[in-house]
Amino acid sequence: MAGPPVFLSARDVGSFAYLTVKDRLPQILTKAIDTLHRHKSEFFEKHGEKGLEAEKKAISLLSKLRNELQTDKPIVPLVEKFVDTDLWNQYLEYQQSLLNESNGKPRWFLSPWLFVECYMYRRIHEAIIQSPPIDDFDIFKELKDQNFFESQESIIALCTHLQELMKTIEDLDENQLKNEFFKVLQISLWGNKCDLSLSGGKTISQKTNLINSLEDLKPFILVNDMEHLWSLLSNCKKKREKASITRVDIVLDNSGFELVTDLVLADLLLSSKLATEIHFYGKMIPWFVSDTTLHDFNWIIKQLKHSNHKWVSKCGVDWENHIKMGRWVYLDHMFWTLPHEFSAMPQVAPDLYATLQKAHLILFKGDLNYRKLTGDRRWEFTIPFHEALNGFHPAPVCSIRTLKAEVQVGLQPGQGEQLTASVPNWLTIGKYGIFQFDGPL
Ligand SMILES: O=P(O)(O)OC[C@H]1O[C@](O)(CO)[C@@H](O)[C@@H]1O
Ligand SMILES: [Mn+2]
Repeated sequence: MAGPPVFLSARDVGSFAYLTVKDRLPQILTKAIDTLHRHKSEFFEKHGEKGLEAEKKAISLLSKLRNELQTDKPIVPLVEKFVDTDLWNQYLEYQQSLLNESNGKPRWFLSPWLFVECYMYRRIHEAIIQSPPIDDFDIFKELKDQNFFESQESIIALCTHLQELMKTIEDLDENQLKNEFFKVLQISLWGNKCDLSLSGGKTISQKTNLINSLEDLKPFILVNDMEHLWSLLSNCKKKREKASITRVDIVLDNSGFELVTDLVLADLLLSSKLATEIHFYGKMIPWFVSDTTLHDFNWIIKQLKHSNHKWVSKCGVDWENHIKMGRWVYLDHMFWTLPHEFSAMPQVAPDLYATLQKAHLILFKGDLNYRKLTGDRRWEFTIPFHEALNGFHPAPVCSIRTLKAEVQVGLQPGQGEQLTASVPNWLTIGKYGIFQFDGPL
């Protein structure tokens, strides 16, 4: 049997991977440098001269990184001790071993895109932790917060919708509940349009009320396994004994508006009793500009709680309560910010794999998670999702993702080709979405 296809890479001139490495990543680095500049006086106020020195150091490390990238220098090992440093350096050696025959070195425009893109964010983190006392500075924080503030209207609409629904949720019949479940699923899908790395760090917020647009957006859902999710969870609910649990795990993606949509989904899962417990997984370090860290998670819930709007604030209060009561659990693990595809999880992070195996369903939000699920390879569009997962089957999984990278599997014969003919950049513009499920029902 033939092995999996090759990784996407910037070596393919003109590909989306190439354009990302050539244009988008340097742009993100430039923005990061600019952010440090703009916080100069804040660092001074907080730490005095030492803060200024640290700012200079972090800037020079990031400028060096940008230069390495733009001149396609070899990827160098990480130097600063951190929990995942050894794993990163081992992975670099592994990438090196793949090139040994050709005597080459892993490089930005040669190595797998997934690897070099993750590596850039890990090096940004290294630059920060090498620059105490500003070593806990989240360089992307203000962008994430801005996205949240600019999406206020949509957030109000969403929280109001949820709280109105709560009033009658006990009285809904099966069909009505399914309908509501599908609505919040779609809201969470389209919430994934709002990531900030695709836009090179320019803010994209949700300004319109998504709930009113769901019908218009339906034709853009290319794979729609929502029915599978419903069957699985409604069966769990029917068969569940009094004391037993149904756990849904959500592997989070972006903070800001998208996170609110995910929390709305998580709340509906609990209040409809489709699930009894939710585990969230976020990132241990700032990642791909807008990804959620523990700090973002807590910050957003606090912001909602203190909102002047009664339904928004009610959401914040309820969600804090879910956390207090242990119905919602936030977990982070360094695996999510390693460069490995998910099929490597049993070897690299067996503890995390074992944790995921206890879930009844795992929802993977966003594009980067999809790239890691499928190994970020040049799969044919019609290859079954199950096959592209390459042995990663901890529990039933579902990817909820808008398309922002040139990888898509599990399409109908001809579907990909038709899309290419009508919308040449359909894979990368975030306009199309999927609910792609794999697992026994
Ligand atoms: O936040 P998401 O949905 O994972 O999207 C991030 C995506 O944006 C990009 O960073 C654009 O380069 C993709 O590499 C990545 O897959
Ligand atoms: Mn993201």
